[in-house]
Amino acid sequence: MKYVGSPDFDHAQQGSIGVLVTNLGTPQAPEKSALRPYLKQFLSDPRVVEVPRLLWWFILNGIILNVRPARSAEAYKTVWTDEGSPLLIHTRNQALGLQKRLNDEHGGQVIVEFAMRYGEPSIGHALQSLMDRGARQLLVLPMYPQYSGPTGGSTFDAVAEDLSKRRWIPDLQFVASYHDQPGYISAIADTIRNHWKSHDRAEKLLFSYHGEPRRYLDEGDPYHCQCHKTTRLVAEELGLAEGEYLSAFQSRFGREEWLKPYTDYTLKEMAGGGVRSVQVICPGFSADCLETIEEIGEENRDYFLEAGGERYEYIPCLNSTEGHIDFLASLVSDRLQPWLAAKKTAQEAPTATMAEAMKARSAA
Ligand SMILES: C=CC1=C(C)c2cc3[nH]c(cc4nc(cc5[nH]c(cc1n2)c(C)c5CCC(=O)O)C(CCC(=O)O)=C4C)c(C)c3C=C
Ligand SMILES: [Fe+2]
Ligand SMILES: [Fe+2]
Repeated sequence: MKYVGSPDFDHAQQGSIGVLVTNLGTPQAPEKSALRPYLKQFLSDPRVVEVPRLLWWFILNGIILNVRPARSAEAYKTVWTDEGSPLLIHTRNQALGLQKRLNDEHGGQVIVEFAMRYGEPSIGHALQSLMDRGARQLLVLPMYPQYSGPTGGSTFDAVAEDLSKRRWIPDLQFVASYHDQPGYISAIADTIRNHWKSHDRAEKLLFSYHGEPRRYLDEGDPYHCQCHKTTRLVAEELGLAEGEYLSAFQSRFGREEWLKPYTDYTLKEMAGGGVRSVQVICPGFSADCLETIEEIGEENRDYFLEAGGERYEYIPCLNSTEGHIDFLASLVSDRLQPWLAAKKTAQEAPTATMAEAMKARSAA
């Protein structure tokens, strides 16, 4: 094994602190030919699909990769923009916003890069860029408020796999989740309050989270509990009474039972049971993407209205709004505090030593 090293490093260089912002991924284009390699990489990840490998290889290559790419490409086409996929654009803007805020607070000591777990820009590429720019400490911030194996766990694996090939491992921090951080809860509550300023409140507020197989919860994945905690804390901050809000899980994949209640069933049942208006928010997504814009903004709207509902509103994700960047900057700054303090001490040390030396010399 030949480990990647930094033979030319400058001994006098202070080094910087790297922040790696990641999200899930996105195909190169909304085309079947681009969806195939993307879905292959994504769905081959054992953190995402926990099925015996040999069996899954046949299902994935024999069935799913022949059917799903065309279907997904059609869905991606409905959300694609001139600049590319919404998730990529929002993630880039979040990283830029965070960099600007951290520059204001800490000078140029902290450098931010963003990456996608699947597709481009890759985690390996972003890590190399951070190292090339002198990062000797690394904070990894997967942009998933709630931890789950398929998201945070998988991001950790990718970072660890890249680092396992490097000679010089940086100091490391990994933000596993921020689902109950007061700043995050307030940012979500604020975006709902803002929506209520320009729209009447609906009869129900639905918190819709991406689902995962129920089996993962049974085997100890904390995602379900963390989603419910986010909902409870936001509802408390908004002063909502029981019955005014509920949580549900969207984006099912395959035939297995996933976390319940399902968002689509819930909306149909609500409309069938006489609820005329609903507002939907997705606090498990830090940025709008296919699953929010198309699935919640379009598909589930149709289900609700077709089942007798009259008013359906989707409240967008925090994306790169000021409130979100404020929260992310404070989360990162809190985490970096010990590293920033250590750097300050290291910078001050030679001056102090020199002053002491001069004092000692003049006393002699
Ligand atoms: C196959 C199993 C899947 C699990 C488990 C899963 C968990 C999971 N996913 C997110 C966040 C996102 N998922 C997105 C897209 C997406 N997810 C799956 C499958 C699983 N997700 C697929 C096949 C796809 C691709 C789209 C499709 O073909 O339907 C996205 C959006 C990506 C985009 O480009 O817009 C996000 C974000 C979470 C939080 C999660 C955890 C439980
Ligand atoms: Fe997903
Ligand atoms: Fe739970």
